[in-house]
Amino acid sequence: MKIAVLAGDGIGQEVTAEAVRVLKALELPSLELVDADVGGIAYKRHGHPLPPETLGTVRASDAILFGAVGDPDCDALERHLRPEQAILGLRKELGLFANLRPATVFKGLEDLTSLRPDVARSIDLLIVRELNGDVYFGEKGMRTTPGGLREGYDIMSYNEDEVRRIAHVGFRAAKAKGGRLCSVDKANVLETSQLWRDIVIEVAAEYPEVALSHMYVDNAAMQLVKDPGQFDVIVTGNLFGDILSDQASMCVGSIGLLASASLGEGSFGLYEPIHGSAPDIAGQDKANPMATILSAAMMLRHSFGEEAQAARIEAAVAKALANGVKGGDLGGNAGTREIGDAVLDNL
Ligand SMILES: NC(=O)c1ccc[n+]([C@@H]2O[C@H](COP(=O)([O-])OP(=O)(O)OC[C@H]3O[C@@H](n4cnc5c(N)ncnc54)[C@H](O)[C@@H]3O)[C@@H](O)[C@H]2O)c1
Ligand SMILES: CC(C)[C@H](C(=O)O)[C@@H](O)C(=O)O
Ligand SMILES: [Mg+2]
Repeated sequence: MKIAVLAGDGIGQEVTAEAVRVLKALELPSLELVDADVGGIAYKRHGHPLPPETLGTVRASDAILFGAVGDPDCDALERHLRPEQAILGLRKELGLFANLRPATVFKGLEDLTSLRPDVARSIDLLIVRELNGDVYFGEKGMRTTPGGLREGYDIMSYNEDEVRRIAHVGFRAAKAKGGRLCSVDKANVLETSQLWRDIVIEVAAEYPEVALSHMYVDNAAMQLVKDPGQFDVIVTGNLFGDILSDQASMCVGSIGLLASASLGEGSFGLYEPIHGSAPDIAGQDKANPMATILSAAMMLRHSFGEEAQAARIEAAVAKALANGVKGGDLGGNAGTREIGDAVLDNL
């Protein structure tokens, strides 16, 4: 069980430290943790946000525990040197095309979400976000129009194989969870989305037990706050999934609660909170580490088959919350370390 720990920038350092404490407390006999630099901190130390040494460490590991990358000091760098390229590079380089982002309301938080309690209570959804394609990885650049104006462009595309493989992940997830799959696209406007929809319909023939629906992304954003209980699993592209998952986080209370798993074909995976480096609260012991701790639980489940240990971590987080341990993101005053302590106490 060799885990590369890539804490990264800002609160990435703080939240990853708590997840590591929780992993160590489980006393798993084969646990081996190896730290490596990533993001802005890696750029400052090695001249690149994803140095070869880090890629080497990652390739020699069974899974990655990732914090966050992003540093305002680096926002003016050429794009290929910016911290965010590290996480995009890892996802692409390692073929991690399926991003699972579960959103569930923990007991005791029903009154603390951005929704009415009766609406929030119904949420138990999984966003399956495609992670290797879309406008993120198409040709991009700056050019000058014939009229002399600067013009930025980013090409959005998906090929049918890319859609097919993520559709299968979505259908399999829906089969295991509630039976409803909602595919979110923008097929009324985008050719990329038309292909997406056609392929999802094709794949549906292999999953007669799953009830498939389609929704345009603008409506999905609205439905997610109107009636989130209607969703078991949402499958969508890279950009729409990015946006909808941040939105879903506030439907369950805080972005500090949403974990994720990024998976490819085998058992290797990258596990990270969905949030970023939060420069506004970095270094102040204010970040909620629960999303990262829950990501470590997803790692034990998906990469190592340690279901009981994963459930143990999830139960400890649930108990800590039920006992009223809340950070500023949930209207409380518990610090990062204190939240980590509370999870450890409840393991
Ligand atoms: N996967 C990643 O590494 C990742 C994800 C998102 C953003 N980013 C990067 O992070 C930087 C900041 O981006 P942003 O501000 O748009 O998004 P962000 O997720 O870092 O923060 C958004 C807001 O949520 C709060 N927040 C986030 N995580 C929290 C936590 N665990 N506990 C309490 N509050 C929390 C922040 O304080 C901030 O107010 C940027 O450089 C961005 O590119 C990285
Ligand atoms: C930092 C950024 C590249 C990343 C994304 O857009 O995928 C982030 O927002 C996320 O959700 O993991
Ligand atoms: Mg995001």
